[in-house]
Amino acid sequence: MALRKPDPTASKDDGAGGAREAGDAFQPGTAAEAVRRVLIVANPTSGGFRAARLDAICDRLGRSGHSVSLHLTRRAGEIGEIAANPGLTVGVLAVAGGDGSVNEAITGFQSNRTPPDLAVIPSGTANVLAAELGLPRKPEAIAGMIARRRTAPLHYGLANGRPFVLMASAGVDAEVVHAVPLALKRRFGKLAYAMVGIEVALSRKGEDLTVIADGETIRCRLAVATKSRCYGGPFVICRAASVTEPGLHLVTLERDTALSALRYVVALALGRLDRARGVRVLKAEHITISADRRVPAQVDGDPFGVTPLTIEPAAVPVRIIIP
Ligand SMILES: Nc1ncnc2c1ncn2[C@@H]1O[C@H](COP(=O)(O)OP(=O)(O)OP(=O)(O)O)[C@@H](O)[C@H]1O
Repeated sequence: MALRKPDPTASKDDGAGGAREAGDAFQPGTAAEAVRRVLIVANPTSGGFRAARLDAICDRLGRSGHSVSLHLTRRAGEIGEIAANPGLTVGVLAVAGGDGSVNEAITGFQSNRTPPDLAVIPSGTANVLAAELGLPRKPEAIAGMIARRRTAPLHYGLANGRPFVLMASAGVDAEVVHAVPLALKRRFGKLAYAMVGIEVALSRKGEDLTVIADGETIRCRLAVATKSRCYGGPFVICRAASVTEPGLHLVTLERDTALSALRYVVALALGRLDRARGVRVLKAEHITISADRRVPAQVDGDPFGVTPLTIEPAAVPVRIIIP
C-alpha cells in the first residue's frame, strides 16, 4: 500500500512538485491494478478538516486490498490540476474537502478524457453535496462506501462554461458570497454568512434581473439555477431537483428587501421556500441571467464574477460513488 500519512505540516512546500507527489496515482500498471488504486486529495484548509479521519480511511482501504495515496493540497487549484492530468491512473479520485474542492475536481475532469470515479470525503463549511447524496461521515463508513464502488451519474451544470455541481446564482446571495472574507469563514463557518448577510441585506440597493428560461422571460431580484435539492446546508430549495438526474431547475425571488429576505430565510429554514409569496420554481434547460448593471454571481458557494450568465446542463455526467 502506498500510503502517505496525513501530515498537518504538508501544506508547507517540501520540494516535491504538485500532483507527482501522489506517488502510485501516476504510475503505469495493468488496468486491474489501476482499478484498485485510490488517490485521496485533501484540502487541509477546508472547514472541519481532520487528518486523523483520513488516516483511518487510508488504513481501512489498505486493509481491503486497495493501494491508497494521500495528497494534501498546498494551494487552491491543485485538485483541478490533478483531476485534469491524463497520466492519472487510479480507479477512484477521492476529494476530502467541501463543495469548492469538489467543484475543482469536476472542472479538472472536463479536460480528462478518461476520468476515474469520484468519491467525496466530506468536510467543508456547508457541504451541500454531502447532504444531497446522504454521504456518511464516519471513516469506517466512508472507506466501506469507496470499497463497494456503487456509482451514480453526477449531472452537473455549466455557467458561462464553468462547471457547478450544486447551483449558480446572481443577486443578494452571491453578493454575500463575494463579501464574506475567507478569514471570517474559516473562523465562524456558516455563521460568517449570516453575519455578512445581515450587513449586506441592510445596506444594499440591489438590481432587477432579467431571466430567460427556455424562452420565458421572468423579472426578479434573485435567480438561482440549481442542480441540488438543498441550499446552504440541509435546507430544501427545490424538492424536484437532484444532482443525479439530468436537467436544471430555476428558483426566482421577486423581492430582496431586508424584510423579504428575512421572510425567505425563514421559509427556507422551514422547508417551505417553494410555497412562499413571490417565489417561482420551474424546470428549465437553458437559462440566461442579465441586468442593466453588473450583478455579482456565485457558483457552488464561491464567487464567480458578475452577470450576464448563460447556464445549461453539461452533456456528460461524472461517475460519483454513493452510499
Ligand atoms: N491548500 C489550499 N490552500 C488554500 N485553498 C485551497 C487549498 N486547497 C484547496 N483550496 C481551495 O479552497 C476552496 C474552498 O475549499 P472547500 O470547498 O474544500 O472548503 P470550504 O470552503 O470550507 O467548504 P464549502 O465549499 O463546502 O463551503 C476550494 O475552492 C479550493 O480551491
